[in-house]
Amino acid sequence: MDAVANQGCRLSAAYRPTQEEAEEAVRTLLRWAGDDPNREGLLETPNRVAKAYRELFSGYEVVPEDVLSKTFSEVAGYKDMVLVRDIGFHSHCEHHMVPFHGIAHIAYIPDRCVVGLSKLARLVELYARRLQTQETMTAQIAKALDECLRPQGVAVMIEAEHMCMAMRGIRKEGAKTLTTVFTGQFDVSAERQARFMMLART
Ligand SMILES: Nc1nc2c(ncn2[C@@H]2O[C@H](COP(=O)(O)OP(=O)(O)OP(=O)(O)O)[C@@H](O)[C@H]2O)c(=O)[nH]1
Ligand SMILES: [Zn+2]
Repeated sequence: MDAVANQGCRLSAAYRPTQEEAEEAVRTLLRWAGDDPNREGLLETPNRVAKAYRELFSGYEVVPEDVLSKTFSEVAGYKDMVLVRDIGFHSHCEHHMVPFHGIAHIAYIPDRCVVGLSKLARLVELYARRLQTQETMTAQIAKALDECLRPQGVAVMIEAEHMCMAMRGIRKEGAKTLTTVFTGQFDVSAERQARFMMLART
């Protein structure tokens, strides 16, 4: 597995701050926002935020091999694309640490083996629960599938709305970003790409 698919994962324990340090950082941000971390309603907030961060960014604890190592080869000769579409996700942009959310569509053309369908959704979760750009996340999902399953091709499309464009900055509610990555047979065939797009979006 190369650097792209595993970027930023499993940082050493020594690199992580302690719970107390994380809570102190939240208290600093509360003061930066203009509030008083010592008022009653905010006393437990640093602890809650630190806990929430461990959950929201739990993707750093997992690598794609953890998700994709179990495969099946008995598929009665099935060899068309397998497509799981509308996989909802929430992530955070690495520029502002503000959420972006949307749906991912993932297809692959099996070669020797297939993978459990839920594992494709788990792969989306793995990468969504890290600081991301949409382009990186799209590329990482495709690369992980290519490297773990060695299929004949992979297609990934993500449609997402970025809160850093809606809640702040340019403040454009509803703008959607579409990203696609095609590899193998999807990459060389406009017809396969069109079929993927048609199946993913109908
Ligand atoms: N390409 C890409 N850009 C993103 C993504 N998420 C957020 N951004 C953009 O990252 C850019 C960061 O731009 P900067 O000029 O460094 O930061 P900024 O001053 O906060 O930018 P504005 O949002 O325009 O106010 C912004 O244009 C965001 O819209 C993403 O997933 N992919
Ligand atoms: Zn952003």
